[in-house]
Amino acid sequence: MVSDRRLGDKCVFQPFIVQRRQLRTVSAMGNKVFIIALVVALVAISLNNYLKRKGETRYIFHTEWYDPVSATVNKFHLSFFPRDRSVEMYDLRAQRLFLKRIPVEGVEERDLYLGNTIVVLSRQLKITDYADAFTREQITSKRQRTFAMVKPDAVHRLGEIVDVIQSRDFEISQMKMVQLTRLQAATFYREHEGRPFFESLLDYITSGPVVAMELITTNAVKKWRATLGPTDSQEARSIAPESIRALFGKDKQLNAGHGSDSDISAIREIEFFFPSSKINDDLLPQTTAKLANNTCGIIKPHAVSKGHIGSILKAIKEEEFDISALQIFRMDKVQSEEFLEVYKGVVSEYPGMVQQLMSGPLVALEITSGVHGPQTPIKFREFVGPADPEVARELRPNSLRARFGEDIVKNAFHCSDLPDDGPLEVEYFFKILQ
Ligand SMILES: Nc1ncnc2c1ncn2[C@@H]1O[C@H](COP(=O)(O)OP(=O)(O)OP(=O)(O)O)[C@@H](O)[C@H]1O
Repeated sequence: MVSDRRLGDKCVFQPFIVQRRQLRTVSAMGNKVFIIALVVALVAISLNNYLKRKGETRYIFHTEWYDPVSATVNKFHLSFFPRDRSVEMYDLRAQRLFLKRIPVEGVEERDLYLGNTIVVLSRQLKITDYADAFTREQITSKRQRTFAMVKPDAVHRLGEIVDVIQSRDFEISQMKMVQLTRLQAATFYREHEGRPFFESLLDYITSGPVVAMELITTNAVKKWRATLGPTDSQEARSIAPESIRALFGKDKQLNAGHGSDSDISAIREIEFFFPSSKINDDLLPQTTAKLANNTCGIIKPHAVSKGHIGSILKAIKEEEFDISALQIFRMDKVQSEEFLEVYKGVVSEYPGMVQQLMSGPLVALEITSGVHGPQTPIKFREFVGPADPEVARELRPNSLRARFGEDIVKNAFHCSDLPDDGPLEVEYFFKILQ
């Protein structure tokens, strides 16, 4: 039976078996081809990645992280890869890799400059230096600093001027509203001493608050001078009609803005208004904060990085609130927790709120009366809108949060809850953190 079947098999199934063998051979060959193709593809991909990585840009910085738990400063080399915005960290003390290369949300190439603080995995890292010549050369050529000042005649148009600044790709890394004394003005403008307009220049520049700024962009000094336009606003209107002096200046003296004329003056002027170490003398321009009859507002970091500063300042002015003090701050975790302490255990978003506040530069504002008199804190709170931007868009579509908020944490603007909180919060920024 068996042999019959074999015989039978041979006879009956021979073509089928041959066909199957052929198919097997073909399929085996197919498998081999497939495996070879797969190996070739994988090799090509890795080679491509290797070549890409080999030639890819990598910036390296010295950074410091203050660990509040152990009260120690930890030093890292931080590498940033612009191709995929990933980050790698090397612990300099332990001499080992601390963080393997991973993409990090919220860190952009434009955040990488000396003195700035970036947040990587909830750690605030201060950039203290460039770690190699390539990074120094690349970053400094792309990110030059200059000093800009909005003069007293144009401070009431600050929102519009900031809009121009942001729309022309300047980053505002520092900003402070100050009242200059005559001594400070004379020191700042000392190269004009003896010129016929010197005394009237001092009268003008001390006649009200000015807003000092550090701007960063490619060729910042030259670009900001071009954005300002010629000294004489009348001339600016005829030859540079889109310039700041053409748009906001009056004449040769009341010309809306100032800009450093060289790299060297930029460094001197930035240091004059934003000293790198704490000084406490007559030459340090002081904040204009009144510290009374006020309420506090904060343009949150996400709204700052989205370029909303100008629009928010304009909106506040359109509602006839006065901005009597303004300053950019960078808060660390301890400060953010301290400032938001009253929300701890009260709102579930507290941890997110702390993270948001410490995630980048914020603009703190002191808001005073305007036309609203003693009702200012309440009216201002209404104008800021409900905490959740979705609700705000339904109930108060004109409010700041409806217009600029993204979600309940990234809701664009913080405002004092109760009239009694206002002066305390203003004091926190404009007295304690000064
Ligand atoms: N002839 C003048 N009469 C009155 N004020 C003048 C005159 N020339 C200059 N000023 C004032 O002094 C400021 C400094 O003069 P400067 O010549 O340095 O002009 P600038 O470099 O265009 O301006 P800034 O230094 O403020 O950016 C001018 O911005 C202007 O406010």
